[in-house]
Amino acid sequence: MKPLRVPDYADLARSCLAADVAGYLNGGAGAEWTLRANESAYSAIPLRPRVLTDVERCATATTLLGADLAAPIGVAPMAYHRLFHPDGEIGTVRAAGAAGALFVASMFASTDLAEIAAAATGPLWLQLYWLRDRGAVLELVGRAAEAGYGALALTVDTPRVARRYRDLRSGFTLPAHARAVNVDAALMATSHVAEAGTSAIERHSLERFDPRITWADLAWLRERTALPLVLKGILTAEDAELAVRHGVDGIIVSNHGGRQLDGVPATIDALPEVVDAVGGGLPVLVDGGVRTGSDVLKALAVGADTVLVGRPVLWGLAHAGTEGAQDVLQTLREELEEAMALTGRPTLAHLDRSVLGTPNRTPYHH
Ligand SMILES: Cc1cc2nc3c(=O)[nH]c(=O)nc-3n(C[C@H](O)[C@H](O)[C@H](O)COP(=O)(O)O)c2cc1C
Ligand SMILES: CCCCC(=O)C(=O)O
Repeated sequence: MKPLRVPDYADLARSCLAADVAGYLNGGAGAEWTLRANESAYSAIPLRPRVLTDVERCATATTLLGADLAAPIGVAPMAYHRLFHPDGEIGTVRAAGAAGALFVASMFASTDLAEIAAAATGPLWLQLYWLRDRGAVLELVGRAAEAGYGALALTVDTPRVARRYRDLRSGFTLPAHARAVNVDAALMATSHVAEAGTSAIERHSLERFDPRITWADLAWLRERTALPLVLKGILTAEDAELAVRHGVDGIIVSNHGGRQLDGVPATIDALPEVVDAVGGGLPVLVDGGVRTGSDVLKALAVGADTVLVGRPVLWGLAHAGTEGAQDVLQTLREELEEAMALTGRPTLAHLDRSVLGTPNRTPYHH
């Protein structure tokens, strides 16, 4: 069967990946309640279409931190794309460029940062985890600036990698062909060491991630780079206000795709309080559970400026390399354009909360 919808790629990816790799990709933390909530909360929101509004041309193009995008869609930072297909990050960054989407490279990308930048034809950001070894982080930031990355996204929901039971059961360990080549090999070594009944990436995070950082430490990073700083993993109005007060340049509302604290709300449900707290002063992005163009439209209607997509891009990559990842991004853009036409909202400025009905809650079932 030729894949047409994004979920078609989920099935195809599952059938071509080893069980432990598919478990790492698709799994979440704890009971995976938040993982399920991310998708089901979108499905629960009905749309309120308006008619007779001239929708011959529906314009999806936008800008984000000064960069042009064909649509308010981007690729969420995800580690180790070479785990899923030999095209790796070169495949996904080319796909993003061809689709006019933002690409956020992970600090744990399995391809050299400068090579990713050389293959990019659109806006490019770098995601960071704050390691105990600050020098290593700083060195990476310097190389990102030199290679032309446009912003840094500091992930703040991961003082350590959460217990992900699929990975514990499989004893998930990174194979030699998927290495975080942008970080000193000595700092990454334990993520390649197998120990039955444990997750190597969880053990590695306990060893290398710095859980002591606080809001006060952001100044240390800001003083050392001119790149805009975006915080990824904000879920409350309180933290959104603190982020604004600390002068960050953007916020990504994220629960890490249900891979970190299990029990937090679906991101589409956390988005309103963050958008309201920020009040339009800086861009608010959101990720988690976006599988259709209507999901993108719903997030924009709540007030997100751009929507990031995670697993679907890797499903496309796993099934058909660059082409599969590109098709996923293109499909989401086309479905967004259609959703704008059929809800009678021909511009992004028309996408406000009047598009959204009252959610039909049998809340977060399964
Ligand atoms: C395989 C995989 C690896 C990930 N690696 C990272 C990472 O290196 N840094 C990060 O901030 N988030 C990482 N994430 C989380 C994503 O950036 C994003 O928040 C999440 O995937 C969005 O949910 P979705 O997959 O439902 O679209 C990862 C997610 C997956 C599925
Ligand atoms: C640091 C762990 C690897 C990347 C990640 O964030 C994830 O798998 O969710």
